[in-house]
Amino acid sequence: MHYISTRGHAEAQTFCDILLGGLAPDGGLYLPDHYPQISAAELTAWRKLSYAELAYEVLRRFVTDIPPGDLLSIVKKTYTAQTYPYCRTGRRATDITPLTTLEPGLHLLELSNGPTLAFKDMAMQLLGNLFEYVLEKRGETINILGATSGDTGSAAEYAMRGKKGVRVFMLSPHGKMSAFQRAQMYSLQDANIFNIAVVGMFDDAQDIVKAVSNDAGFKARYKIGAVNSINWARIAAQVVYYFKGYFEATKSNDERVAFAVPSGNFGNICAGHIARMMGLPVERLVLATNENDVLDEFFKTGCYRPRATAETLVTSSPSMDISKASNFERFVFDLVGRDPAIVSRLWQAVDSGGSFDLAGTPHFQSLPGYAFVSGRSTHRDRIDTVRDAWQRYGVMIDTHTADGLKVAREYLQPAVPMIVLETAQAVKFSETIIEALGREPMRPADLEGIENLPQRVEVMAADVRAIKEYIARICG
Ligand SMILES: Cc1ncc(COP(=O)(O)O)c(C=O)c1O
Ligand SMILES: N[C@@H](CCOP(=O)(O)O)C(=O)O
Repeated sequence: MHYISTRGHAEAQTFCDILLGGLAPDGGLYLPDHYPQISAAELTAWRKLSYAELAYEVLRRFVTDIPPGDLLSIVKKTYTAQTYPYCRTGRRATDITPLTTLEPGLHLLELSNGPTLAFKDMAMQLLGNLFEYVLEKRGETINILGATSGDTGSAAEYAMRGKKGVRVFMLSPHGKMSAFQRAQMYSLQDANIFNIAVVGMFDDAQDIVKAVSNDAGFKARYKIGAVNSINWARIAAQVVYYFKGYFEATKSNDERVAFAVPSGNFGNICAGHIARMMGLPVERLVLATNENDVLDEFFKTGCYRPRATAETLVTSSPSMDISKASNFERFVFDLVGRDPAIVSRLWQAVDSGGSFDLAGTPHFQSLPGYAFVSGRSTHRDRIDTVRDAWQRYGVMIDTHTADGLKVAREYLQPAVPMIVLETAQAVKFSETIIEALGREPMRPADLEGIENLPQRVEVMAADVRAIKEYIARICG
């Protein structure tokens, strides 16, 4: 399996190279040169597998440059009940991603039982182990530069803390994350973790990551790597739970399902798109945004119009306060028939602060073939949905999952199970949960008082040069 850039001006690479390389040198994102196709017989066999076994089966289609035995060990070491201990609802001891049925035909896929209580742990724990393996084999080190709106940062730091040969520089939007999210990241005192709070929004932080990565000299000199979903390994790992969710919600492979996905950077739902392209029987991919509804606008109108920082709202589902969705480029690559010249042209407009409109083009006419539908949710919807889920089902959901559930309800179809992806646990956003329910969310005992721990963070302007100088100073 080789990986090609969405912009078409980068050499094809193998998995381990793009794992360490992150963004392609031409500014594009890597994608496999083809999507592996899963046969009906394979799908039947996969139904019986544990999460780790399933992860191995999916990942070995994408990771062809790690010996199978080694890949199996890495996956088995990652997907254990011990690594994902924070299950809220009753589950079998071996479940990594339990499915809770809210009512017939409507399910919640719990993806947030890992160390940082968000779905990012599903891929990030694997990345930590993959980095360790590949770096040791090659005798190399890496300096990861990431951007977070609240959850990627802590997931990456928990996955990489104490790892030999790895430093993490994580940019977060100053003052925009919840108190719990800040505490998760900034209370880490590990010598290889560096938190930088950038004055701006997530998009500013992500722009800095891309700008640094696009400086080939700096990237090579300081061995800059990525853990955001611009790194293909993140997406590949996320494909696995679409298969798992499908098997949990259905009895036979003749059934089709829908997934509702709270979306921001388009990484999670991009993994759903890929699972579908591999042959998973997905009827619909329901994309849910909050008030930052750039993606909803695209799927309804064909116009992709990223907003500037000043137009990006701070909401009560803060991890989705994103107006420039990186992975959307991966989907558009497929939508335009994998033509890198078209993608380059479209993103030339986006990268210079503009937009593009596919309405009326054959590309937009082909959109229904990709099964996407979309909707948006507001603070009021979030409060109502959190309250309704608690009162009706006794299930406490977080504000992002609430966005997903709200929009999922708009697209329910008879005989098509709807699986809402639970992307975080409620305790990460307690202020809004208290507003909705008048009570504190449940919190794992060992995370009691995390907000009172001493914090270590550098506040900096959203300035590429200053961030580069900081990295250079630390790396020596
Ligand atoms: C809790 C939560 N929900 C949803 C999202 C959106 O996911 P994606 O950026 O993959 O679209 C994020 C951030 O990415 C998140 O942290
Ligand atoms: N919501 C994310 C934003 C970054 O997304 P990623 O999936 O590209 O890492 C966060 O919580 O940080």
